[in-house]
Amino acid sequence: MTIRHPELTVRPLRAEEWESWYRTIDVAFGGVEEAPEARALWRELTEVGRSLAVCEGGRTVGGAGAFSFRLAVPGGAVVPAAGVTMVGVLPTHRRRGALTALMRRQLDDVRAAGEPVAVLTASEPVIYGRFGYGPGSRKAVVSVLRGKVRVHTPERRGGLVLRLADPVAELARCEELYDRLAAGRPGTLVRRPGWEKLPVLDPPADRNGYSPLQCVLAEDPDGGELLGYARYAVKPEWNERGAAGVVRVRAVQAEQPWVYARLWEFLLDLDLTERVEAYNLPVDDALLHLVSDVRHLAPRIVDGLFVRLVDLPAALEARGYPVAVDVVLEVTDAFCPWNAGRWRLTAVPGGPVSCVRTGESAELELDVRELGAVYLGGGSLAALAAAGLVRELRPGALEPAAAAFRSGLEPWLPHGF
Ligand SMILES: CC(=O)SCCNC(=O)CCNC(=O)[C@H](O)C(C)(C)COP(=O)(O)OP(=O)(O)OC[C@H]1O[C@@H](n2cnc3c(N)ncnc32)[C@H](O)[C@@H]1OP(=O)(O)O
Repeated sequence: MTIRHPELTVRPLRAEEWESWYRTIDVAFGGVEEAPEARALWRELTEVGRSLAVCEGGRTVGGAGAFSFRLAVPGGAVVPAAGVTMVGVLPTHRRRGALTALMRRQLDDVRAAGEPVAVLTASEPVIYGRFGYGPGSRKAVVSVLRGKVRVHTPERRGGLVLRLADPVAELARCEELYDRLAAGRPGTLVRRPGWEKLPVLDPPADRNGYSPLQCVLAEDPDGGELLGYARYAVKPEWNERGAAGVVRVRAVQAEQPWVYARLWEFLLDLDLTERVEAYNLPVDDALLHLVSDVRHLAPRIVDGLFVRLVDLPAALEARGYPVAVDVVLEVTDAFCPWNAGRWRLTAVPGGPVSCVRTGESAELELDVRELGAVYLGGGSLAALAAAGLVRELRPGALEPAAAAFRSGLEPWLPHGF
């Protein structure tokens, strides 16, 4: 767990070092410089006070950052969460324990700050399991052959006007809607000031032939209340059959099912396009149920947010459970041993939750990584048991516990960080 190269040290970043520190992370990711607009935003969002540098002599050779997020969890609560980010070590300094030392320092800092969980999106999922992170949410990637599907529109509940608008000019209204929806979907991050710029970040250098970001608003014809919005870009393409443009969907949000359906109907009905692609939808997104033939979405499931319980009892007490649970868990946690041991979790829906140390016989045995994997209500303890990752020590204990950890909606992270 220590740096295997004595010249390397981990220490907090100093504000004046940001440029060279960030360049080091760029180089760790391959060396391509980000567009200036993206770099400026990440500079603004970096929390220097919680960023770490790996140094050799006076030189930065690696680093890691953390954002102070608030994360929606099952039951509707929002918990403080460290958003681990900008992790990188120069190719000349790898496999000497620098990442391990960064993770050690960072998780100790997160614990001291009182954040019960840490979360991240992984460049490679293989990296973070050893540090106790489990895959807590997933996302669906779809590529729709739009000529092959129809959208079923649920019964309309009123009038609706679709209006094209400037995504930046309409940002505040769209963010209000996003905020209203956030707590209802575990895994969503409540956006702190400054983060609203991320979903409309659109550097010309990153467009790759796509149009500037476009925004369509769904408004109530009487009074103009915003009922939903979609952001997308279009790439015109032509082949021997004619127009074959591609629509890339970045966000679709609406509170009411019929408004959501109408927005997708719009996106799937743009002239001169052949395909509609979305790279990040909830795995239970309504679109999968709205289309006449789901096969023509070619849905693919990939990992989303990785979750690490840093303060196990505080984390488990912060979320809700849809059915009553009373279970004794034997937890292993090699990297954060303060979580290891036997815990009794008791909860009733909508009522108090308690997670305390106990000397009673353990009923389920698992690693903290598996608790991270089910913390947001996705996945299933039963499925993990089938993979041998959860062991049922008392026959009959698994199924009710698995049901208690589930959430109604699948967890989903709407944007990266
Ligand atoms: C949240 C985010 O920011 S994700 C971004 C992560 N960064 C990147 O992918 C950028 C490119 N990669 C890198 O910069 C580095 O290779 C890092 C940060 C992933 C790893 O840094 P290192 O200092 O080499 O890791 P460290 O030496 O501490 O390795 C710890 C263990 O993880 C293993 N490991 C580290 N990286 C990888 C990897 N990419 N694939 C497989 N195993 C890995 C090591 O083999 C080692 O295993 P061991 O304990 O059994 O010997």
